[in-house]
Amino acid sequence: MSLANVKEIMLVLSGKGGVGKSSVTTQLALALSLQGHSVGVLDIDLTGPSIPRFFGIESSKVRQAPGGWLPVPVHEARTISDNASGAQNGVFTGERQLGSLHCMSLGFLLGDRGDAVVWRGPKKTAMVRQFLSDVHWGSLDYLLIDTPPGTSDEHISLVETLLKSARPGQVSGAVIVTTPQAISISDVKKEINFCRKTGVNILGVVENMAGFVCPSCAECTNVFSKGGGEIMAKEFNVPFLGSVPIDPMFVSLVEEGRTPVYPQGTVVAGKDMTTDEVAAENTADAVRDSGLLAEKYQSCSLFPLFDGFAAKLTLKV
Ligand SMILES: Nc1ncnc2c1ncn2[C@@H]1O[C@H](COP(=O)(O)OP(=O)(O)OP(=O)(O)O)[C@@H](O)[C@H]1O
Ligand code: SF4
Repeated sequence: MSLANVKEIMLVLSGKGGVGKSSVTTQLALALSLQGHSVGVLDIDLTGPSIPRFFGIESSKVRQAPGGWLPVPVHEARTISDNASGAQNGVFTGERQLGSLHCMSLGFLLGDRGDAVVWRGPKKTAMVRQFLSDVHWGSLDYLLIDTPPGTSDEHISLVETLLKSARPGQVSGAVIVTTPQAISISDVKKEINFCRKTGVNILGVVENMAGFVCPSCAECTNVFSKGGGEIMAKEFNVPFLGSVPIDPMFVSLVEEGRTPVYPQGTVVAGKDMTTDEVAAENTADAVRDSGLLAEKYQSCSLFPLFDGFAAKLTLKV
């Protein structure tokens, strides 16, 4: 069975679309991989399979092996050297292991992206079943599953299908993504209730798009109000992983098909820098010297936040 050698499965859920669920999934996956774990990402958001775009591998093709599909590599495991700034900060010195990162998405199989939108429930459920049984993941530390937004019957049946495919305890829980607006928060409350009803553990809530950091003066403006995610997490007694502001650079990197990443070990601790300065510093030494493909992985101020969330999730703190 394709999930047999997967140690832990995490779901990424959101009560409504467009709150950044795919962004959180891909950034968490990259962070886990940069922490040395072997990671897979399964995109079962069949109405809008955007994960390949986030990894900059939209044009990749899925290869067929006997009895199933081979997930598309985002990068393979390898040893990377830490750069000078990482060493200076005492975060890492010497070499460390980058874990493999693979991805499977309906997006790779669709000739026409619009096809997925018109599918009815049973066809979607059948496709999810096939994704869960027919992808050769091999040995993975973590499989992150990007699920469709919402709490509709169809959504519930997809998640139930998934739970049935996993062995007991294999699904460690769900990361719930929200934005600070009241309407998004109320949708997430439904998602929390859904997790409770279906017995899915809640690993934590991420509040995305909480404020906008101006690239010119670094002033943070709370466009959609702030703190709702944390208040809700407290109210429901679930862990709050943290808030992520809007970074315009993140959007432009994704649009350009480049993957925003800020390698662990290159965080310039204790320095008050603007986004531009951080970007300049990263581009100048961190990304280039880290041994990652500079033209594919680009620095982004948001990455340290996701790196922190990934650490919390693996340590279960
Ligand atoms: N913190 C952020 N800063 C800047 N842009 C962001 C941030 N989070 C998400 N985005 C952008 O917002 C858009 C929507 O994000 P994303 O696709 O991750 O949402 P989603 O919840 O997965 O949407 P869907 O329901 O359509 O799958 C994308 O263009 C993404 O690049
Ligand atoms: S946040 Fe700062 S730089 Fe940006 S528009 Fe306002 S004052 Fe100008």
